[in-house]
Amino acid sequence: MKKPIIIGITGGTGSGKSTVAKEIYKSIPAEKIAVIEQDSYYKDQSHLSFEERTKTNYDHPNAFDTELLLKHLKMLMNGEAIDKPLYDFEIHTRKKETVRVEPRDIIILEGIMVLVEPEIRELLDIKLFVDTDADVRIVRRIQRDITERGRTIDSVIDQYINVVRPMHMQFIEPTKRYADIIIPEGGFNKVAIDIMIAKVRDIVSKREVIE
Ligand SMILES: Nc1ncnc2c1ncn2[C@@H]1O[C@H](COP(=O)(O)OP(=O)(O)O)[C@@H](O)[C@H]1O
Ligand SMILES: Nc1ccn([C@@H]2O[C@H](COP(=O)(O)O)[C@@H](O)[C@H]2O)c(=O)n1
Repeated sequence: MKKPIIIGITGGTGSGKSTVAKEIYKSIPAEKIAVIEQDSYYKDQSHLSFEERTKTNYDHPNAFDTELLLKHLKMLMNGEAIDKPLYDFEIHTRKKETVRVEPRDIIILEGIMVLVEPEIRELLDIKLFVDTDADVRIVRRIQRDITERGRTIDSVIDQYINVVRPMHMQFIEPTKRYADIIIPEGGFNKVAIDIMIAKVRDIVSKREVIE
């Protein structure tokens, strides 16, 4: 098998990263593409109490098990399947189950810090930064964290002001400079997504001719 093309999609929380990833995924036959969420590689915290886990800074590079993510990316590049961890945002730690991901021609790696670590960045063939204004992102985050991640409005606002925002300015915003393409307004930017889909389809069809 040829080395897969790895597409990194980053941007702030609520920018539309997973929506962009989903749109690209849906447009390519499932046996050709896989999505890896960096969120799945938040460190396991099952040894800590729930109270202690709520104090973790989840917007710092150290919150991620980058070693395991790198190992898994390299396995996929070598044509080996991985058992991707699953993360539970309600209890701030990994689930017991994992999910098997087979090697594919196209791997999408999506997450807030995929351009932060040089070792990960170097593995990416195409780097996208989804650029959405902070006011829009916080509104989306409030809605999502309350409905899907078991949070209260006060906890989301407190975490955003004290941790998410300053960490975004320190770690995420500066990685825009590494992006090949900056997509304004995230998930429903049809023109940008169609251009990406055309590019990915082109890569897939050229591989089919070569194989
Ligand atoms: N361009 C957009 N316009 C309106 N809503 C959007 C847009 N892009 C994404 N969303 C919505 O915003 C929320 C967060 O998007 P998501 O892709 O999960 O962000 P991220 O993965 O960057 O945190 C989702 O409910 C999604 O449907
Ligand atoms: N236990 C956790 C783990 C992470 N977060 C927040 O998730 C954000 C990243 O995910 P997106 O889907 O929004 O990109 C990040 O900003 C962390 O603050 C959390 O709240 N709890």
